[in-house]
Amino acid sequence: MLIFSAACDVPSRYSPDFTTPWKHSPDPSCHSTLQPYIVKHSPGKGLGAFASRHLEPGDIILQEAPVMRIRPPPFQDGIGYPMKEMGASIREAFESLPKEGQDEVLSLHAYTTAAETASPDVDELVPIYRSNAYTIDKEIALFPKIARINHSCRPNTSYVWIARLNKQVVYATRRIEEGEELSVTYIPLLRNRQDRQKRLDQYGFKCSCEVCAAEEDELIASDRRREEIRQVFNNLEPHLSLEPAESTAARKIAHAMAVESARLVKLVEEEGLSDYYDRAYRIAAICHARTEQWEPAALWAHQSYQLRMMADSQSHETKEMEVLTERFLTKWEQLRSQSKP
Ligand SMILES: C[S@@+](CC[C@H](N)C(=O)[O-])C[C@H]1O[C@@H](n2cnc3c(N)ncnc32)[C@H](O)[C@@H]1O
Repeated sequence: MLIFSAACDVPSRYSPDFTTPWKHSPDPSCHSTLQPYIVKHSPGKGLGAFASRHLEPGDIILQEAPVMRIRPPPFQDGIGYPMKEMGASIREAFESLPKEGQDEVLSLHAYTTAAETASPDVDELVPIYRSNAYTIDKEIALFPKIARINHSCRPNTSYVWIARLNKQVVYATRRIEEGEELSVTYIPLLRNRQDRQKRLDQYGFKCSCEVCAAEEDELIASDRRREEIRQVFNNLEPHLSLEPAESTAARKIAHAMAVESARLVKLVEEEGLSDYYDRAYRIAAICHARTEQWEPAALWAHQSYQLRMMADSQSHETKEMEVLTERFLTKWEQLRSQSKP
């Protein structure tokens, strides 16, 4: 069993900067023997990462710099990345690692596809990379510790790449009990189970998470919700605006969008897709602001802001929601003071 240390010297979600360790631990129960996760066998999944203590949403589980990063050759429709060229870049980055780094990379899980097995000139590093790497900006990077986290279609953690820190940060998005397995998603989640399974084929497993293993009627409801969520995102996001709706027709559309955005929040929450909460709250905030419903606009903006704070307190996205929250709160306060006798 491997035990990684990462707990007490990592700042909690309220730290102004992930690089600034807390002088005094925010959690008195957090001492050196209580690290946030351990790596151990996960039945049917190889190794996995498990919470070694209770975690709250926003708690940082680990932050890791990439051991390797490569810029992939252009993606070819219907083919994917040309493996031969990928292999050369991966090999080059690998050769520049010290011995321990190379050993760590070679110890990672590798799922070898039939095509890779059949092709003698595919470098052994390619399946390792494909099974474990994450996309960051325009590159593909390997984080050996994060690579131990298994997939779920309703994950309990999320991750964010923070370029200014050169680190990928993994944080809890739900309450996680001690002993519970940590999970992330490897794929976009707004697809039905069949499509998700197809996307997961490249990792060589059939997902049996709580969503995929649910009873038939629950599964149908989940597939329907995910499809609807995707459609509503697609319908609303391109038309978001804070410009006042002047004409009667524009006001009618704005009201319909506000109603639809509240439905979106409900669907995302019902489906427990915490990776998408922040996006849904932002849409609901903006749609309600457009119809001058300042109370829900301010509350949703604040919820989106809090989630963005968890991911990265200094990102442009967090700043955007901070500004919007203040603006909508001011409007709500003005409204309340006007209505006072
Ligand atoms: C990034 S690695 C995760 C860590 C890996 N389990 C290990 O032993 O190092 C991805 C591989 O883990 C396994 N895996 C991840 N999530 C899984 C799941 N939900 N069910 C079964 N296997 C899973 C698959 O073999 C997949 O190719």
